[in-house]
Amino acid sequence: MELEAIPGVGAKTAAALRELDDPVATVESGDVAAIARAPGVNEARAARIARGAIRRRHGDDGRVLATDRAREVYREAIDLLRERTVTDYAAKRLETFYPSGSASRIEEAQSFAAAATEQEPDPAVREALAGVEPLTDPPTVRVRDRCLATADAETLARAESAVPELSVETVEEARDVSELARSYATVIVLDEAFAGLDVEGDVHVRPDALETPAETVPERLLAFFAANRERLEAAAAVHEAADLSPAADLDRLRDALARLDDDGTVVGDAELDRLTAAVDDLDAAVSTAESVADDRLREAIRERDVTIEGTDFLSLVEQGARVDSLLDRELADEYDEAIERAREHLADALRLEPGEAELADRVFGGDPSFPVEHEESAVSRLRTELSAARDRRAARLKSELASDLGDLREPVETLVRDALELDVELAIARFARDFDCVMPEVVGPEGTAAGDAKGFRIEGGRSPLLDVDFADVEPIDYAVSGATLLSGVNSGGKTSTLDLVALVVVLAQMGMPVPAESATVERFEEVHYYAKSQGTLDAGAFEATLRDFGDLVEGADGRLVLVDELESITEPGASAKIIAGILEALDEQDATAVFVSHLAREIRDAADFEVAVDGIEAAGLVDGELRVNRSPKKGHLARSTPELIVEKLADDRGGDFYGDLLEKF
Ligand SMILES: Nc1ncnc2c1ncn2[C@@H]1O[C@H](COP(=O)(O)OP(=O)(O)OP(=O)(O)O)[C@@H](O)[C@H]1O
Repeated sequence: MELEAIPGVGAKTAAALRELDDPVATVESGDVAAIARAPGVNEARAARIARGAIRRRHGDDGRVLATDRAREVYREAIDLLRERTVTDYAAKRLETFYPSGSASRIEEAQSFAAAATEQEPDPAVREALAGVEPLTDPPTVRVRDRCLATADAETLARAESAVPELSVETVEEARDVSELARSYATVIVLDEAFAGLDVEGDVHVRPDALETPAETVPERLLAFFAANRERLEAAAAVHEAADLSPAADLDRLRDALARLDDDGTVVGDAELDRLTAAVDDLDAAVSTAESVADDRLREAIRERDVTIEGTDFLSLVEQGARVDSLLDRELADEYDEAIERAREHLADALRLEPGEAELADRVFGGDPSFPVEHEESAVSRLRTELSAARDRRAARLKSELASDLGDLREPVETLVRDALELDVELAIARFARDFDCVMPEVVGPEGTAAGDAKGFRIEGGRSPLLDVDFADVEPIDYAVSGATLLSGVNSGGKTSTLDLVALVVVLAQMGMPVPAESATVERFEEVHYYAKSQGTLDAGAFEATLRDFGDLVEGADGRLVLVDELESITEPGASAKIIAGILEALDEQDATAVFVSHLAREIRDAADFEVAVDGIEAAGLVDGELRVNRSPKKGHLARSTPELIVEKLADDRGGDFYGDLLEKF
């Protein structure tokens, strides 16, 4: 597939997406976080791209949300879902659900949502989810003690891009390699031609080095796992709390992470700790060992009577000869013992192994002296040996750990993704529970066996968008097919009914559960919802609105048109005629339409066809308050609020005036 074939993806975005490992599969996966790894693509854009890919796959031209108010209702629906996520990922991922006109897309989303609603929202899972984020790629670590070498320019370019962590050096012949081996602890030669090379130093000929990065640069994997430690631990905790089967072995993962320090080095190895401490403490230990020997000698000298021959004494006095020469002769045993003590101290303090201790022995034992002096070259040799052993150990541990982690690299991607996807599912599950939702039936225009596919039918619908607590929302039953007027008393719930219908249709076509006891909706191609206009329009705005409706009635099939009090755009007489005309045109088109209006009677009179009128009926006035039956009554022109009040006055007060007035209604 060409990336540019995705709606909304131009040449620039396609170029950015091509930087991803497997651009097409990533875009098709709907994994918003993975798509957002493309340079310059943020998560909101990634969600749009994922949506575009879904639309392309289902041949869906995405026209369902046809007006501002329809788009607003979608936003409100998405917000209700997003509020129930824990992770940013899930919030963004939910944006890939959109009201679709494609049966296959709705079916696909419905099966995801249906499985999601089976999930049990559990506070422990929610808590664990708080730490989960998409895995991050840490910045490239520079490794300075190792290099790659090749004689081939093409291999050099390939190596530089495949292993940016290491320097890549050009070599012509064995001598160049041997020179490199003097500057780098390890040299990896990439050319087969150098096989069998015999040079001093840690030199390997590995033509496959670029294909096995875990071996070549274990630091990369270690840095990746170190940077993602918390996310991985959180994802593991999510799997345990939710009893999900993990894509990666969690014990192995935890064990590997426990061996890894935050800076990507290996911890918890006693031998490495010993060698590191030995190198670090070497100078201090040598100096303490000297003191130990000096103390020992001082004590011995203090306790001994030393006899000096006259010639010695003379030479001491005349030539300023050092007293050290006497040590050898007179205090040889004591001196040896002191040196032995110094050696023992050094070996103990640095916890040296026998081989190393042999080297350490050479630090003391040169010409006798007091105070005792160490042999600097022996210290330096010991330091070199210990450092090399430490580095070898560290490198071995790194590659062992990297090889353990290498097996986990792919599975942890799935582990984290599964945890994040669970958050998406749990948000849908919570939404469904919080609003007592049901999975609606979405039927094609071709109809059901029962033949009632047109329009919508909602039973026990309760809108979560109302300004009252959800617990206090009264359930509504409402079904419409064809063009209908909805009449009713003031504040009876007409606008709220339109909102409910729009929300149920939008959610249903997103493939989501809807807040109702049961619902069947036609799969609409377009949803046109017009909110109540704020007062009478001036001539220009009125003309523009009329043109909107002109376009609307000329359009295609499969439309749901919801209009709230269109009459307020102009004076009542004209409004009634205009609305009647629009309804007529919509009726001819077989569109489903609900027009809320206080002019239902006038519109019906002005229309050339039998307009269906439904009504939200007031059961009456109780203590000055309207008692309303919120479910619209089919085929019923509801009495208006003024009519109800006149009726009440006629009943209460009697007399001709109110009676006559009542008759005018
Ligand atoms: N199903 C319901 N359950 C509980 N309360 C509701 C319900 N429907 C509407 N209401 C309450 O009634 C108020 C008025 O509803 P709404 O604005 O939909 O009425 P309306 O008939 O469109 O009014 P108007 O004729 O003034 O435009 C809402 O703000 C809400 O508080």
